[in-house]
Amino acid sequence: MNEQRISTPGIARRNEAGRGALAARTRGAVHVIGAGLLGASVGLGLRGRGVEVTLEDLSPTTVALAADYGAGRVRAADDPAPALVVVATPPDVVADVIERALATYPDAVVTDVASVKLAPFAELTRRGVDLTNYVGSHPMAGRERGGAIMARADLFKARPWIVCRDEETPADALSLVEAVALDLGGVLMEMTPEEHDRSVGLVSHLPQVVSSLLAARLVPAAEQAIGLAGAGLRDTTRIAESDPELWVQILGANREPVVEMLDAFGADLAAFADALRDPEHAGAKRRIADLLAAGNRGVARIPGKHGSSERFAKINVLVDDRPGELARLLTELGELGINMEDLRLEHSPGAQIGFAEIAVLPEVAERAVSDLVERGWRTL
Ligand SMILES: NC(=O)c1ccc[n+]([C@@H]2O[C@H](COP(=O)([O-])OP(=O)(O)OC[C@H]3O[C@@H](n4cnc5c(N)ncnc54)[C@H](O)[C@@H]3O)[C@@H](O)[C@H]2O)c1
Ligand SMILES: O=C(O)C(=O)C[C@]1(C(=O)O)C=C[C@@H](O)C=C1
Repeated sequence: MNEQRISTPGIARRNEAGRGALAARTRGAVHVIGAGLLGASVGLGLRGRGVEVTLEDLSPTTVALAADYGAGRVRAADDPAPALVVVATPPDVVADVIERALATYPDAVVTDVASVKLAPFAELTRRGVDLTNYVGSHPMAGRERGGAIMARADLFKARPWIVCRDEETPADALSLVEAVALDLGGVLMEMTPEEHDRSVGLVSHLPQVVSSLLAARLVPAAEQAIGLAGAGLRDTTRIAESDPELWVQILGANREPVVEMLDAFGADLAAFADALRDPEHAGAKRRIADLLAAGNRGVARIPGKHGSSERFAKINVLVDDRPGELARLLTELGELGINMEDLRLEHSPGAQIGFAEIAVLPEVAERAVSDLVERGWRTL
């Protein structure tokens, strides 16, 4: 497998997330197996670029829904073979589906979008499958809920899209997978499966466990306490809504790095609790402050949250606490042709006003503010 190559200059040149509509780079038809959240989002995005997309799913309802939403058409038995197959099934069947796709379409390139890369690769290698035409990948984009109805054409926009290849990967196979990632607005990165799994263990799998366990503390809590919940709790528990079945698979397939990180996290929690137990003990306050300050340094490193690496600009709009006001704001943004990349609402119980923090591409932020002000909205 290759050395880690994250955003090499060549890749940086090819990363064009956020640019305007371009002709599709993807050449030939794409067949998506697994038409849920990821598969249907790939289909929607590629259809939007004029790429021919066919769909397949174990569930006839899911595939019909994905087709109805515009993610492609259901594959017919006499359709010509696709140029690329995208496997977007749950991780525990991904190796089986990749093996079948490679056998069914021997001239096609096959990729997958599973959240773990090493386990399927190791399983396919163990089975002796010829992996020349296989290029594993993983878009770092998703939602708490799966299913075709949750799909979004812009799901992958400006998000990292990791590609795992080795020295034997043919250049044209690699460039086809990269073309799809770029057409969907992804930001290409290359990693080995080992590097990928360790990295996502830290930035995706550990946060999932922490968020879920934190939210689980709320189950026995008194209604009165829950009623006070604000943005802090919402920020730290959003992903606790994720599908347990999918995450049992992801965590099980990446257990080694995740268990190691959970052990280290558990030690941090214990150290914190020890210091807090006796804050008057010499050095205890400093230990507490040091751990909190380390959190400040960690959060500052997250791309798109703070500082110069910010991907999106944030605009803050005051929203009166009246029924329909937020819907009116979102409708007007649509009318102004401003694409909302993210939305965060701040609202205190009892207050007559809240504010919406809207993330937009930096190049449209100034126009968004002036157009909204012109329409009578108050921005901060
Ligand atoms: N959900 C996320 O946030 C996210 C983000 C990035 C990557 N992924 C990865 O994407 C993949 C799909 O996740 P999702 O969230 O779209 O799940 P999903 O449940 O929305 O969709 C998966 C679909 O695969 C279908 N399926 C299952 N077995 C199949 C088979 N053998 N043949 C054909 N279809 C089959 C299911 O019927 C379902 O419609 C997973 O491997 C996951 O790790 C998920
Ligand atoms: O935004 C979310 O809902 C996600 O959790 C997406 C997320 C992530 O952790 O970043 C979750 C799992 C996937 O493998 C990739 C992306």
